[in-house]
Amino acid sequence: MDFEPPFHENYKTILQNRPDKLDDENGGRQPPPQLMLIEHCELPLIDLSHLQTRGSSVVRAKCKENIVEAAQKWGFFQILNHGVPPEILESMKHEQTKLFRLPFQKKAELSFLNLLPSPSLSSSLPTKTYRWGNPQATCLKQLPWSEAFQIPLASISRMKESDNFRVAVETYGMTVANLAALITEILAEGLGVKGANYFKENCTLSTCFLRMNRYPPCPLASQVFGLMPHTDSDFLTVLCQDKIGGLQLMEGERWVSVKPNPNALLVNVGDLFEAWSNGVYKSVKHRVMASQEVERFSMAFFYCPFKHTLIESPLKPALYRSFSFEEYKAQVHRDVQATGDKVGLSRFLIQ
Ligand SMILES: O=C(O)CCC(=O)C(=O)O
Ligand SMILES: [Fe+2]
Repeated sequence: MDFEPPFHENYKTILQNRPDKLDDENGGRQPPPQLMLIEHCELPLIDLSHLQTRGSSVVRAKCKENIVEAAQKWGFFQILNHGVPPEILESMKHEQTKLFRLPFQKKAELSFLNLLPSPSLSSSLPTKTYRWGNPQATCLKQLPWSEAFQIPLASISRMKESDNFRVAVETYGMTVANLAALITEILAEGLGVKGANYFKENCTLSTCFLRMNRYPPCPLASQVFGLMPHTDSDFLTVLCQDKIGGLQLMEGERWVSVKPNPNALLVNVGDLFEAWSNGVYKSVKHRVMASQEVERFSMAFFYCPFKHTLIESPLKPALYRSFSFEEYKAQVHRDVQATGDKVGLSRFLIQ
């Protein structure tokens, strides 16, 4: 299994310390008691075929209303009949598995995939394509049991690996970018602002990212996260997950787990949209639990703007001061370096 990242060797000290010793009162990875309640939730399931123009306008309006309501109440929803053809999804899943099955040494090579982002489009911060674990982790709760490829779609044409991979990513990216454009347009309309063009003008395929995640089986699954609690730093995320499950989101004071639906894609509001909507749409914290027995795959498409795009809500009085996407990412980066955690939008609140 030379494809597995060397978690055991690299994080020997952390893993050898008995997990129960690492956990303090509330501690280690255990959240405070009031946050421990885990329940299954049925996220809103929205059938996008109801948006089709040949349908009745009442049905269309209701469907849009459901999207708007879900983004306000949950920040997360599932979509059916989303228009991404099954063969495109299948070929992406196939390419994703092939990619993660490459020898670890190959995946970790700096030049692998030749995916350095274009400086005019992406943030000037260094973004490594392949990530696994957390080199700064000092305890189990800081160690995500996962590996990921973060692929800036701006650089796929420069990708020197297999044509099949490039074509799959390009086709999937284009289809999902259109889907994200449609949903953001509906959400902008739901705010009653003439902002529909804002997203089309500021987000193109080449400003978006695709993150392919793999969560290997983890012997200490009950002590370790697959992915730490976080919010996404984009406008909107479209997630394709397999049938294993493990994603949880925060609803009020509790974590609820999302039951995978094999026919649905998952959509969630990111920080930029929460700011742009003046807090109407919610960028909700989520995390992934590790599994002891099975590996899990997911693919997150991040709908992002150009680095100089200004995020300023058309709704007034503004809750957040305006900022550029680049500024936001730089702040997140600084906070993560300094504290190990992202502070996020609250940094930009107008007092
Ligand atoms: O794997 C998942 O279900 C979620 C992934 C995620 O939240 C992310 O990549 O930002
Ligand atoms: Fe996420």
